[in-house]
Amino acid sequence: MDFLGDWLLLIIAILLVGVAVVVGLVGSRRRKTAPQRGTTDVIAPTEPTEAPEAPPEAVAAPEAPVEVEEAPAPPVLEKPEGTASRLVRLRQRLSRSQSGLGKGLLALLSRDRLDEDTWEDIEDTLLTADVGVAPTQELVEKLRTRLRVEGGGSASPREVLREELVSLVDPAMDRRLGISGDDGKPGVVLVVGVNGAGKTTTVGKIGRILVAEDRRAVLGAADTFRAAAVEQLATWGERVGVPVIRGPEGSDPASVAFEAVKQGVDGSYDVVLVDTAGRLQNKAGLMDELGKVKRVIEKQAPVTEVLLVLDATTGQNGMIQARVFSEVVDVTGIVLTKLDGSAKGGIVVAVQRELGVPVKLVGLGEGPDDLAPFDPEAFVDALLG
Ligand SMILES: Nc1nc2c(ncn2[C@@H]2O[C@H](COP(=O)(O)OP(=O)(O)OP(=O)(O)O)[C@@H](O)[C@H]2O)c(=O)[nH]1
Repeated sequence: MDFLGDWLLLIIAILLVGVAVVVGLVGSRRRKTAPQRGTTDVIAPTEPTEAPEAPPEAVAAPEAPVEVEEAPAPPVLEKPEGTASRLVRLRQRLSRSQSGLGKGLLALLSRDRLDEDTWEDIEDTLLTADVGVAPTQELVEKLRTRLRVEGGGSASPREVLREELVSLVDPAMDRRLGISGDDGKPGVVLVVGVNGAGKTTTVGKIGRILVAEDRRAVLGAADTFRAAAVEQLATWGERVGVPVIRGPEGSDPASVAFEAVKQGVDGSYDVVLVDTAGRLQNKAGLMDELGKVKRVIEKQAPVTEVLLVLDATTGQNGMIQARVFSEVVDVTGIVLTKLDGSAKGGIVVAVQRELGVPVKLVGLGEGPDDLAPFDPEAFVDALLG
């Protein structure tokens, strides 16, 4: 028994020593790890005392993975507005902004007596609407003659005015966009104009019209001068699934234009639209830049259209810009933007006269589909309300 009792005591003693050793070890580990956790905030995110001290960025951080997870989802492409509904909508908008001019003229022409004062008022109305001096005098002469000869006859003042306005806007000009290339090459449209005129917006809007017409387009963001313009164009393209070729900020616009047209040729696209920078710091600089862009493009495919974008609200300033650009590059068509924000639709006549080039498109709002082909008869009807 004594022998057994000794063994029992020995085993209990060993167990007690073992437990003491284990407890001692765990305790020392805890003491070692605790200071480490306390020294670094990042690896102690659950430490209750540290949470309130976290900077605002750290609070926002948990949201980041959600955004990352959402990113790979394919973008939902927008469907550009169909041509028919767009044109109906934009004609109404054109009428809203321009009918003041037509109504003013009609009220004057409908007076019982067309005396000299009235003709002067008619002239002033036309000049105020930016029609320009020579076209105004021409129109007044024609109206005087016709209303004197036909006055009170079969044609009403409204009919006479309509006919003369349509003839002033010149329906014979070819207003089709040169978007078709030869020999299987894409059409190449170079879009020029001063910054802020609505160039980038116009390129984006034309891109959407092409998508609506089932044409494959590629956009070249050669306005490398302003990073925001490149981003802006990229967004226009992304929304409708049109590729946008871009270079780093400040890169050579000609190299971006070259890449865009190369992509257009290699990928058998229908049209390449090239946005350009419109710095008017001096004519020689502009000429160098646009000349180089054009030369480089034409190593691959001819430029089929050069569109000059003009802000309709800038009046005489716009005319000066138009002149400079037309001296620098061979403009083949004009886009008049912001006609929705100007009652001075007469600029259509003035700029066509000045450059001998037709207005082909008009911008009628900031909405993505607010661009319409210019139709002389529809325009005059909008003027007359
Ligand atoms: N109301 C109205 N605004 C327009 C029209 N076209 C363009 N805009 C606005 O004009 C502003 C300038 O347009 P942009 O396309 O950025 O002009 P830009 O000539 O490309 O200038 P950069 O981007 O600097 O090269 C933007 O706020 C457009 O939304 C239009 O037809 N009507």
